[in-house]
Amino acid sequence: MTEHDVVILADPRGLAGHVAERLVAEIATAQAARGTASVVLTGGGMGTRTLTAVGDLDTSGIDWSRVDVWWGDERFVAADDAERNERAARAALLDGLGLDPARVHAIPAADAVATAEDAAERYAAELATSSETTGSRPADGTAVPAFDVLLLGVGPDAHVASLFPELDAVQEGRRTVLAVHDAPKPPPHRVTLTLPAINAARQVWLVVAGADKAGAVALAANGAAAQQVPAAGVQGTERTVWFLDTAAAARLPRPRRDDE
Ligand SMILES: O=C(O)[C@H](O)[C@@H](O)[C@H](O)[C@H](O)COP(=O)(O)O
Repeated sequence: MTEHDVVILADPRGLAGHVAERLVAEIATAQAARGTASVVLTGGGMGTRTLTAVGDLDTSGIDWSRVDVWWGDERFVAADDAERNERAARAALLDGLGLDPARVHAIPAADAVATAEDAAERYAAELATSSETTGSRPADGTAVPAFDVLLLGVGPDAHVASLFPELDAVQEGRRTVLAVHDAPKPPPHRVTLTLPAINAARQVWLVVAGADKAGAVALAANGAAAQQVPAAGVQGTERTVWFLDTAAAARLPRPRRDDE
């Protein structure tokens, strides 16, 4: 972790509620500044829980038809497969929001394209087109929009999106989206944003709960290399925030609870 904020809540429920409130506020701020907002979603327990918590809030200050929704990674399975991150996000929140379907940018499913490589190529093209049409390309020229908020979960092995320790994808420095075929966590076939694409976001938020993540969080805080600890390699161009529950923060040097 380089320059970063750490926010610690008591438990997963409080964590999801807090991140949801901040997300709603950031979307409103982005829309006030630029007319639109873009959010990158993550799968996993905390990602889905956060979306459910957004659904419990008053979001009348947001024009949902002017929010672009992307995904940081996707399992390469059929569109209606219960493993699919898009499906979980739709059920938790998206289907009830009145989003513009043209602004919901799902990663192509296994019944829409032949291979995960095809899905990655198509998604990269969609990201590039969006960055051009919206004029929101990040300063380093990476061919993705400068996302307002990019959410990530972290695995016990410190993976983020589908960037797993010691696999080639975490080293990618040029392409924005890759197919992954050897994910150690099932399902093995996936499509993921790369570190350059993730790090184009204005804000990167890592949302992490549970004692099984405490080691990964501590390694990232101690400045481990991204190759071994992918979570250590992510950062927003404006802000990086680690949202933790007390269990995930247990091995940080000076734990502090923000709701005390
Ligand atoms: O694609 C996957 O297999 C999961 O989405 C995974 O990447 C998840 O985001 C993290 O393991 C954190 O998960 P939790 O939030 O459930 O701890």
